[in-house]
Amino acid sequence: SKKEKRIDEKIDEYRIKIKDSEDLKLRGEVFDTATLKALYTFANKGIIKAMGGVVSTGKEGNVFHAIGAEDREIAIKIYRIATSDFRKMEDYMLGDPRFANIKHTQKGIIFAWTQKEFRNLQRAAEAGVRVPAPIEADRNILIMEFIGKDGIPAPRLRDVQLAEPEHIYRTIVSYMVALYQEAKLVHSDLSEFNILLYEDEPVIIDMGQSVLLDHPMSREFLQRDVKNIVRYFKKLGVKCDEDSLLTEITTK
Ligand SMILES: N#C/C(=C\c1ccncc1)C(=O)NCc1ccccc1
Repeated sequence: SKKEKRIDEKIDEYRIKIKDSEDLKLRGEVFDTATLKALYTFANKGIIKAMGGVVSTGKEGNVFHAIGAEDREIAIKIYRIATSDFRKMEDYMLGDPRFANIKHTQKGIIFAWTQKEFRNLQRAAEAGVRVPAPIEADRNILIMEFIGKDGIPAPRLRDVQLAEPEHIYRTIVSYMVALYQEAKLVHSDLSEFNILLYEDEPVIIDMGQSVLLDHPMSREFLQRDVKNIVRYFKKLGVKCDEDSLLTEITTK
């Protein structure tokens, strides 16, 4: 059909771009040799069929569009090893039994962080929270469902005009309740920056910093998430307040 044709064209277009590592370097991407090797391993396993361009850049790294198995659009998040924030990342892993004996080197922290984001996405999805479905993680590379269409990522909440703010608010609240009560997680960086609007529904992203309820700072992180969400929706005329939202999330 037309759609398949477009995907095939995309794959050919991308493949022309990366027939070998020289091309990726030519594109001035932040790939060190080991990351490149990991990407080619994913390609040989058919997990990545063709790499696309950058759809999002953070100080911690880049997110690329790509075509994966069954010609599905995927997102490839690659954390920069040399990121300056790896000390801050350590604070989020404090007291998390899942990361008790990691190497406290920059690379060790980044690799553990990538695994943490993958597992947090799995837990969130299992609890019924709409997140990009996690696919694979290796070293500093996280592969997940692409939230968008034909290489165009869905916009962040902060960049859209909501038709029904009340409905979006209620949906996000239901996800915060499920994260806390089912997944036993606090997002810890929730705001209009980390919620995409796709097909008129919210999708929560960026769960690398999410912590388990028994993390020493989980209550403060939850209060900050609640504050961000109430601030944003109050401005849109939604009736909401921090205390009621905090109670709704934490009460069984
Ligand atoms: N996940 C994710 C993101 C987008 C995305 C879009 C479409 N589908 C899936 C994910 C994203 O921009 N995260 C911010 C970020 C954090 C760290 C490094 C780079 C970028």
